[in-house]
Amino acid sequence: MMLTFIKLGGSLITDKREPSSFHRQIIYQVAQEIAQVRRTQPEWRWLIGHGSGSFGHFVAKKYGTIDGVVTAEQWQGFAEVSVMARRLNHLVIETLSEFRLPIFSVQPSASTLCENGQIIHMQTVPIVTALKHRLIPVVYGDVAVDARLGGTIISTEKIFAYLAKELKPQRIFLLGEVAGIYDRTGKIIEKITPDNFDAIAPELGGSDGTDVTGGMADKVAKMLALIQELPDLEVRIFSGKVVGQIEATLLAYKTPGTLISRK
Ligand SMILES: Nc1ncnc2c1ncn2[C@@H]1O[C@H](COP(=O)(O)OP(=O)(O)OP(=O)(O)O)[C@@H](O)[C@H]1O
Ligand SMILES: C=C(C)CCOP(=O)(O)O
Repeated sequence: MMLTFIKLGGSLITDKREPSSFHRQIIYQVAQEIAQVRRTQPEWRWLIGHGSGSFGHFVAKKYGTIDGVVTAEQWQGFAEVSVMARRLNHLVIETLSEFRLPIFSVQPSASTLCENGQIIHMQTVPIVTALKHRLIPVVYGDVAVDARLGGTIISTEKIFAYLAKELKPQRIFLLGEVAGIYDRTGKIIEKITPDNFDAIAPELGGSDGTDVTGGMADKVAKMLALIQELPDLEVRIFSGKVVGQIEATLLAYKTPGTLISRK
């Protein structure tokens, strides 16, 4: 059974240079394309994640939440980040639901425990049950309690990596504002594998906007580590802005952007 994880990047659904900006139109387009594929492939399963974009990252940066939460002021910041992350989630799920997608919103911070920034536990029974009944769980970049740091930030990629080990999706699509991963001449790199990663690493930077989770460099590092454990997994990074491209890629008519794979 085909299971696809799709991340709607914060760079796609918000403007990471402008606090609390929301690109509703993009969610409409993505929802329409997923709904279309669901009609032709009713057996396929989906898990959607979304980044925090211009909602969580600004506040998280102000309080340095990802590096740990100790003082009362930092815990206040932790709470504020969680509210911002939830606020964007609310906008996303309300918009997706308008297309009658059976959305099941999952708040990652409610059931996740980290240790030194790594997720060591997340409750997955509700997600597995939802998938069994053809619902579409929606997770998002969030705060999390941490046994060593007090609290931290968990990116959507971190959540995907944890869930992928249990749910074994065939594909992870990371949609952003960029067409894929560019080399220094501005050309899209078609494929990144463990063999060519060292040569490509210097091309990978942080985000152009406000960001605390490491931008493109961290995204690629996390996904490369994941495919070492799940060798059949296909990870693709491409633009969510091109009308029709998500649908065409889901149906394998197109192979846009950058593929991250074992070979
Ligand atoms: N070589 C590169 N090719 C393409 N984009 C790059 C590259 N190096 C750095 N970037 C930046 O990384 C960004 C993608 O990382 P970012 O974390 O902002 O994405 P996102 O997942 O959409 O956001 P969020 O973390 O808010 O969900 C791009 O929009 C671009 O600004
Ligand atoms: C900043 C917060 C709250 C989460 C970051 O998750 P990401 O946007 O997926 O990197």
